[in-house]
Amino acid sequence: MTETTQFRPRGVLLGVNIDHVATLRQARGTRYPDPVQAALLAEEAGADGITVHPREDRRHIQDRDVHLLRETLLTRMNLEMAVTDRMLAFAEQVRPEHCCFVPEKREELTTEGGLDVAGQRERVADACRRMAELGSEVSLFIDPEPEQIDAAAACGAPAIELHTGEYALAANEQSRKRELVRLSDCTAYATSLGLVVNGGHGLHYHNTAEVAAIPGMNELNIGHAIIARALMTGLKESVGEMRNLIDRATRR
Ligand SMILES: CC(=O)[C@@H](O)[C@H](O)COP(=O)(O)O
Ligand SMILES: NCC(=O)COP(=O)(O)O
Repeated sequence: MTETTQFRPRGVLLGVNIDHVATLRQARGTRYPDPVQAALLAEEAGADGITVHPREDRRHIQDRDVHLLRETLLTRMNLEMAVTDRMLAFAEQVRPEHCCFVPEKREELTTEGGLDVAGQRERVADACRRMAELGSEVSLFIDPEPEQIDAAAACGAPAIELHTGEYALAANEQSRKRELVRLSDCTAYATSLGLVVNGGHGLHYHNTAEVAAIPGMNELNIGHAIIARALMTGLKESVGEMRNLIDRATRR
């Protein structure tokens, strides 16, 4: 574990999820764009940690990425993973500073709901123990529901990550506000039980500020919107570079 692990330097921490860089690479089977390079840039820009989610089908992040990140990250790794023997054995090799147990369905486009901790307490408690023995801080990615929070505390997890997907996808202002209150109430409840509360999924440039302002929120993990925005903010420069390259090559 690095000396930076327990260092919580400012209000709400930002974990940058770089899975979506790997999605672009895997779509073509190229060597670029490299999520490891993206992680280092994210750290330079102020990320407090890097999140990766090697899915069972390895549709984006590959084992190679995780091992290289382990060697190169200067902040900390948050390894999101399904609660399976295979992933636990992988995590034991990697020894991430943080790991977050998430539900996983092979056919889903993205993580659809939180982990049902209440429905599988023993299994989750065992997995929490295994990771705690490595010195890895465990969080459980759960829906904002008191029953799941109670179960997370009972499993001995020191932290939870509240799934913000319902909030992010709210169809109208009324349901968005309702979801925000739910997140806020659940953060207050979980912190009252001594849990560290993180949040993430579907957060973007128009909906993050209110979640960040929830009292007691420790960290937000954000990926898709950041990588999507990087595409737009960097496009002019990358087209310009290609324009110059062609102009130089064809100058008569
Ligand atoms: C658990 C979670 O919210 C993230 O891991 C997110 O799911 C990453 O993106 P994908 O769902 O595209 O794998
Ligand atoms: N745990 C949530 C996460 O890592 C990022 O999710 P998203 O911003 O890519 O939807």
